[in-house]
This record gives sequence, structure tokens and C-alpha cells, in this order.
Amino acid sequence: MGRTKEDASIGIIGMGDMGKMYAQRLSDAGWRINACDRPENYESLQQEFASQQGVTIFPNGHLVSRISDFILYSVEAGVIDRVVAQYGPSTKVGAVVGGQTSCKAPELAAFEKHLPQDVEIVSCHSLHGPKVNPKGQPLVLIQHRASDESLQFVDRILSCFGSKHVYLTGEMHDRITADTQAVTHAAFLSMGTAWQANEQFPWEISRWVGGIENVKINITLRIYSNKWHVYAGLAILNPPAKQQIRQYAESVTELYKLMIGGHREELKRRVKAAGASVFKEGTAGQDLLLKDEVLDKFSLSKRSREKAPPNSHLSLLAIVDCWSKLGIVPYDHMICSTPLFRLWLGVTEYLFRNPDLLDEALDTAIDDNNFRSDDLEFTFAARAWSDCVSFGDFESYRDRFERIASYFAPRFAEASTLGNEMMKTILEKTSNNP
Ligand SMILES: NC(=O)C1=CN([C@@H]2O[C@H](COP(=O)(O)OP(=O)(O)OC[C@H]3O[C@@H](n4cnc5c(N)ncnc54)[C@H](OP(=O)(O)O)[C@@H]3O)[C@@H](O)[C@H]2O)C=CC1
Ligand SMILES: O=C(O)C(=O)Cc1ccc(O)cc1
Repeated sequence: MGRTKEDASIGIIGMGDMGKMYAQRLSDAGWRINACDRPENYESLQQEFASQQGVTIFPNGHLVSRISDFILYSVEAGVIDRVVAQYGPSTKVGAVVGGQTSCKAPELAAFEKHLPQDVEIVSCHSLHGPKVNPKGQPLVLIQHRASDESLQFVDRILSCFGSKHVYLTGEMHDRITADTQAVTHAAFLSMGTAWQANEQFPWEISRWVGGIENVKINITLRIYSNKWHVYAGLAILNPPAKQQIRQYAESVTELYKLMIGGHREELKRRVKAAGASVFKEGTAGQDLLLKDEVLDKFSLSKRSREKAPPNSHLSLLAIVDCWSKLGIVPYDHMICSTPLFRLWLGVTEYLFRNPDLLDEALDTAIDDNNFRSDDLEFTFAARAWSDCVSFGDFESYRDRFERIASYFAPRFAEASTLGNEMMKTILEKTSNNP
């Protein structure tokens, strides 16, 4: 049977949103937890967890590492090397170590560099945010330097989440999450940047209200209300993500040039060819239920909507062009997808599997001047985010992110209630389609 709840304990280093969620759920399931955050947070964390049975808070990672049998690092990706260098040598002999960072190459390199040889490595990644119910969501497990018995030990610990365990190498994990997460975030970050640049709150403008616009708005605000380092880390530290985001920016630029040049036939030919290569006959065609009747319920706008407003949908046309250029079949990644990716694929599919809507978007892109300045700003934004990720500068990423986040901040509370509701409704309805 190996290590059990009775004789083994779990260490968590980094008690931020994800660390706390893990501590809460694992202790509820009967595991003993030893946890810490940075030393200056010791007292406040102790108070916060005073009434949580089974969780002991320690002042630092040395004290957690020396007594725990499975130790999970749940810190910012940008500091993983420094934190493992600090506490790794204190790891209990024979323990198993893992991490929760969203990009595995730097995390596994830090483990190999700083952990003693008598320590095993099984890493993990919950592919959802801390407020999403883990049940049914993908949870990646990476048996990097460990026996089968130790993998089973980690499997047993994490089984209380009810997530779908997906077994990958670190490299496969990073390749897939570059395709799914990084470029998805780039698209929504760019929408927010464009709205801010044009001084818009899109739900206050009639041409944005309703249907799939609600998904764009709610997800964009959800991302900007979150922590910048989560998005910076998984884009900047993951090399294939840079290439993906660059291709997305190129697709946006090239399609925008066709639009303003009035090249209707070329635009239609290119977009439809890309659509045919991504949404092949026989591919999932899941009923993602992204129907206007459902989505209209999740509007921040107080206005009523009479008819679906036309939109050029540059962000959606470009993602399909980008997938097609890189030979990516998004359905291949469903097993390892996040809720945001599934929604993003859902809205894209909604547009591309509806030929009338797609034609309307392409005609709007050519004929309707109302979208020119929105799409111009979106193009600038996609390129700027791509440059920012390519330069790999965390501080300038933070600066851009926080500047735009502060513009939307007054609306976060309202948007998060509505966005959570929307995610829940849509994800519940699609839970059989992982
Ligand atoms: N949020 C999400 O949606 C998801 C995040 N992840 C990944 O999980 C990891 C944690 O993310 P999340 O919980 O959201 O981020 P948080 O910023 O909420 O948590 C990270 C915590 O680690 C602490 N920390 C930093 N240095 C040390 C140290 N030396 N010793 C102990 N604690 C330290 C931070 O303290 P301080 O803030 O004081 O620096 C902070 O409390 C990240 O790598 C992220 O990419 C994975 C899946 C989903
Ligand atoms: O669903 C998304 O893409 C999110 O934004 C939440 C998220 C962020 C980081 C992760 O490593 C996993 C999930």
C-alpha cells in the first residue's frame, strides 16, 4: 500500500491562491499538511488557518521540507529557481517533490539542480484557477525522476480533487500549454488593451452587446482581475509560447491589412481555407452550447439587444489563421485544456461552424468602418504583447498588465460574479466534453 494518510504528511511551500486551495482540499480529505509562505507572512497565515484541522503553518520552507513526504512548491514561476535553491537541500531523505508552476522546464531544471539525489520528483499542474471546482478538470502529473510507487503515492494524494489525471513528460506539457493557454491569454489581453486604448467599456457600446461578445468581455475582465505573474510566467518562460504568440500577432496584422485594403475575396479565401483545415469534417463538433440565448444572460450591459450585432471578429479569425499556419488541431489538446481555452475554442467554433455568421463577419470587416479603429488598436495590442513576451522582461509585462487592469478595476467585482456564473453554466453543460 505504501505511504498513507496516517503515516505521511504533505508540505506546501507558497500559500497563495493555489497553495491555499490545495491545503484546504487536501486537509479536508484527511491529509496532514505542513505549509509556509514567505517568513513575513507567517503570523497572518497562522491566524487564517487557525481553525483549519490538519494544517500546520511553519515560518519557512526549511521547516516544511525536513518533515514532509510529498512537498509541493506553489510559488511564482519567476522565483522557482531561487526558492528551490533555498529550501531544496533541506528536503527529507526519500521524499517526493513537485511543483505547481504553469511552465515545467524551469521548475524541473531547478529540481534537478538543487534537490539531493535521494529525493524523487513527481510534478503536477491543475489546469484551472483556484476558484474553479477541480472535479472533472484536467490535472497533469509528470513522473520526472521517480519510481512507479512514488507516482502512485502522488496519484493517491491528489485523487481527492476528482480531477482527470493526465500523464505527460515536462516537455509535452509545455508544448501543449503553449498551444492552449499562452495564445489564449494573448488574445484576451489584447482585447482589453484595445478597449482601454480606445477608452471603451465595451458593454456600454451597442455594437458590443450580447452573445459571444459577453464571453470576450467576461473572460478579459477575469484575466485582468487575476495576478499578472501567472500569465507572464507561463508565456515568458515557455519557449514554444513565444513562437505561438508571434504567429498570432502576425495573423492579426495580415488579416487586418486585407481588411483595410478592401481585399474581400482574398480575405474570405484565406480565412475559409484556415477554417477548413482546423474545423475538419468529423472533428469534435461538440455542442458547446454557446448559443446567444444562453450567453445573453451574462451581459454586464443594462441594454436589451434586438439582433446579434455584426462584428468583424478579428480576434477569432486570427486564432484560426494562427492554428492553421502552425498546424495545430485544437481538439487534440482537449485532454489537457483549461476552462478558458475551452470557452475560446467554443466561441471560435460558434463563428466558424456558422457559415452565415462567418460571411457576415468577413463582410463587416471589409464594409463597416465602425470597426476600423477597434481593430487597429487590437492589431497594435497583439504585436505589443508578442514583443513584450519575446523580450522576456517580467517588469515591463507587469507594467502593461497593471496599467490596463487598473482601467477595468472598478468593474471587477460585478464582472467576476457574472463571469463565474457564466463559466459555471457553460462548463457544467460541457462537462462531458473534457
Ligand atoms: N492562479 C492560477 O490560476 C494558477 C496558477 N498556477 C501556478 O501556481 C503557482 C502559484 O500561483 P498562485 O497561487 O496563483 O500565485 P500567488 O501569487 O497567489 O502565490 C504564490 C505565493 O508564493 C509565495 N512565495 C514567494 N516566495 C516564497 C518563498 N520564498 N517561500 C514561501 N512562499 C513564497 C508568494 O508570496 P508573496 O506574494 O508575498 O511573494 C505567494 O503567496 C504559480 O507558479 C502559477 O503560475 C497554476 C495553476 C493555476
Ligand atoms: O484557464 C486559464 O487559462 C486561466 O487563466 C487559469 C489558469 C492559469 C494558470 C494555469 O497554469 C492554469 C489555469
